[in-house]
Amino acid sequence: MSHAHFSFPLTRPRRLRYDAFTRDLVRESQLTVKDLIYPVFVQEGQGLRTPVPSMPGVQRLSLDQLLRVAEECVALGIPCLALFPVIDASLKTPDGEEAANPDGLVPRVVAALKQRFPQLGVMTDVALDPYTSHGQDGLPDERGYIHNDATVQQLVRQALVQAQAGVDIVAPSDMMDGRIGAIRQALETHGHVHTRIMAYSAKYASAFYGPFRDAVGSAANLGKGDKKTYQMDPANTNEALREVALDIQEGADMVMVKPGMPYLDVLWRVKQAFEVPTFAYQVSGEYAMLKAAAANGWLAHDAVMLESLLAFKRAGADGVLSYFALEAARLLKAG
Ligand SMILES: NCc1[nH]cc(CCC(=O)O)c1CC(=O)O
Ligand SMILES: [Mg+2]
Repeated sequence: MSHAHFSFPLTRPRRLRYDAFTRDLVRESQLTVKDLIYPVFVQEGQGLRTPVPSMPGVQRLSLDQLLRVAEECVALGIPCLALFPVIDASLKTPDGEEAANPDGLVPRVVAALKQRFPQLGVMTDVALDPYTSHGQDGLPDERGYIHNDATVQQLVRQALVQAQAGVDIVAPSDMMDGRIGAIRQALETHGHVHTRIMAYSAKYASAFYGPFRDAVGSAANLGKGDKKTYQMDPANTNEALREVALDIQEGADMVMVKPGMPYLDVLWRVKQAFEVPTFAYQVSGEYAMLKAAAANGWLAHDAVMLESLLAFKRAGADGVLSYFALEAARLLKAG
């Protein structure tokens, strides 16, 4: 019997996986240091690096320590930091007034970072939850319902204070309606025409934020409360497109989907539909679960870290906020 009678495959996709150089040549997505935004927790004090137990490797840093981390970020080529404050319990109030204090922790840290490392991007969270005694991202009425428009007014004041301190990007993470438009208008009116807005446009009411709430100390204040009347229902994606459309229309420069890995379908649809700069947030719970599995020897740490970050690029992200940013950048640099 001659070989000609067998029908071998004419197309062999495995040829392009035959050796490393061919795989390099045909690779469709690439993760680089320039895709990474590093979220950091900052606290008052000096010489402090307080570990966050549910986020191994993550610490609440005082400014002097943060400056050292920032220096390494610059050296590695990480383009941007995202600041999250740990606010002293004595400063927390029902209306989160400390959020608009021009001499507060965040404006001081922003000013110090921009003075020392002007080339390093700094992004701030526009949200009241680290500042409120109830741990919600807004102002509750008598029934505990978060008042939209009154909250937006507070967020506008907070964003202006951050812009005044010299922040590059303000990132409203509250999910109030109309806040992007209100913040954009206020920034323009006050001459902050270069301040970029990265909108947490499709932010879900997710259980993956647990470790973050431990880190900023809002978990205890929030108690049994949830954020389902403003953050999105995890069941919805058409709604995510409507949210993103509104934020773009209101003046967002960049949009975000959050959490990350469980919402890659949303990320993909948003990027396909709008083709604007789109970011994903690999949140604290995603970080915690990979760290925990790696600590148990159940997953290979570096491999799953890079694979999870690459997945965001494949799904259309222009960049990723990730607590792995520093470790990933070190690996990518080592090459
Ligand atoms: N508005 C606050 C905020 N900004 C970022 C996160 C979560 C980030 C993470 O889990 O890593 C949260 C928590 C929340 O909405 O309750
Ligand atoms: Mg919205």
